[in-house]
Amino acid sequence: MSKVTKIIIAGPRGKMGKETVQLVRETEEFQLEAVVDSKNAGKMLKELPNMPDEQAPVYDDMKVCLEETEADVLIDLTTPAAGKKHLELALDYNVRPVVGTTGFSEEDVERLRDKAEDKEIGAIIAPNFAVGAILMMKLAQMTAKYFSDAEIIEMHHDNKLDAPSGTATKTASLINEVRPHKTQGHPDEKEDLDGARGADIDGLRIHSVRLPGLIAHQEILFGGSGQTLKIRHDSMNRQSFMPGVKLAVENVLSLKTLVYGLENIMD
Ligand SMILES: NC(=O)c1ccc[n+]([C@@H]2O[C@H](COP(=O)([O-])OP(=O)(O)OC[C@H]3O[C@@H](n4cnc5c(N)ncnc54)[C@H](O)[C@@H]3O)[C@@H](O)[C@H]2O)c1
Ligand SMILES: O=C(O)C1=N[C@H](C(=O)O)CCC1
Repeated sequence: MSKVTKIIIAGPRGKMGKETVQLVRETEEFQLEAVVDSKNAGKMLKELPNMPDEQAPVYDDMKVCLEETEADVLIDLTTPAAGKKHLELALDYNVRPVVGTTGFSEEDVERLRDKAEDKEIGAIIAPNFAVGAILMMKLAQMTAKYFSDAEIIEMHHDNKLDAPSGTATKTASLINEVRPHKTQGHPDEKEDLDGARGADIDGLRIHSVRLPGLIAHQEILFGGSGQTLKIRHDSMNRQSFMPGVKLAVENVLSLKTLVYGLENIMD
């Protein structure tokens, strides 16, 4: 019989949290140990409105939850500020973090990787759990070897707190790894209106769109002499992220470092 993985979910009432509670419930080898919410401490998950019939205790303090429960993995789907604190605490308690929460800087990732390696336990930060989005990023990196001029347009729902998206910054760093350093656009261009040319990551421009009706979408536009190429991914619902969440939980158990991006654990 395969071992059961005991899981804490932070943010269970959120859009991603709800889907993830469902994923854990329907996966035989996963067990929901507890949840960490911004309120409702002392209740059981099933007592909260619109939650499934699940006996997991609700905490509103990650430290107390980690002290009082015995979990293998923390899945965090909260906010940039809470996610950073939760990841750090999980490592302190030897619980392996799988973090979908976005808003981590490169410095955050480096610092947390050092900590995971000191503790010799695995951690995963995945700016995008959708397998199609990972392929989009890999294709963009492959394309950038041949088309060094690119701009990223990311489009998300208007409840998103961070901009640019984690996927866009990750895509930009993958592209910048393979193209010669360059500043996008005319060397003498100037913005008559601040922000007109978008955000700048090492010369690569990112444009962030926020609209009701959207979920998570991204295009990378490449331009070459006399031709353009567009790579696009669309998440139509949050179920699109669940196979990636499952893959991350299964893989984090055998890692001894922090992995940033699911492309590093996909064959
Ligand atoms: N990696 C991916 O594939 C992926 C996909 C979708 C969303 N996201 C990211 O996941 C995060 C959550 O997204 P969402 O759309 O579910 O947001 P949401 O606003 O619907 O849910 C966030 C939840 O976190 C809870 N929360 C806030 N602070 C908390 C704290 N300190 N402790 C416990 N719970 C807390 C809120 O009460 C809320 O229920 C965001 O950072 C988003 O960018 C990542
Ligand atoms: O906030 C969201 O919703 C999403 N954020 C991710 C990002 O910042 O890249 C991608 C998936 C959806």
